Amino acid sequence: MKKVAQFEKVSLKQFLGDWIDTFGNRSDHIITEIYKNIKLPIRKTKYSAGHDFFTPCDIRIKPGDSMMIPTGIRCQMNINYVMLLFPRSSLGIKKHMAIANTIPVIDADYINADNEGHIFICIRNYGDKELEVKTGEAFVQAVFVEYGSADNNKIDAKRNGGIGSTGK
Ligand SMILES: O=c1ccn([C@H]2C[C@H](O)[C@@H](COP(=O)(O)OP(=O)(O)OP(=O)(O)O)O2)c(=O)[nH]1
Repeated sequence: MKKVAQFEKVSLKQFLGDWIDTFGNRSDHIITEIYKNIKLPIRKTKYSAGHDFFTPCDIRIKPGDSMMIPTGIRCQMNINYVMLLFPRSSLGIKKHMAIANTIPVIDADYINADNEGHIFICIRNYGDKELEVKTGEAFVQAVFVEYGSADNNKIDAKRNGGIGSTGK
């Protein structure tokens, strides 16, 4: 199978900053342990399309609420490829887990953003019971898709910020 991308961890410094921004102040020691235990996304079988992302922390979300997860992961992608994120089917079907922004689009040039291309995933509980996913459990899957353009490639702006930055 053609290799089109490479996952890696963001730096510990980036992870510490993003974790504190998301969840508030915690001890550096605890966040460093979370960082050390982060596993890179992998496919389960020879022909699986989805690379499973594992949650770095316990997820507990009340019905109707959402939780932003800093994954600690970034991805180098070949140009002309995009990463799309989907919920792990079993969690969607059995536990009513959804991704808040439906199908996140992770651009190949996001790696150049000033947050090191740190991938965040916002999980939403659309069921009527508390949603629980344990640390280290596969929760989302990434699929790489080749894409083209409809604009004669005349755009040469470069991405340098995180989510929502190009509209600023
Ligand atoms: O759930 C998401 C969605 C996006 N991103 C990152 C990767 C993506 O390349 C970048 C921008 O995402 P998108 O273009 O979908 O967001 P936007 O709101 O249109 O922001 P922008 O103005 O930065 O394009 O943010 C995430 O980490 N998680």
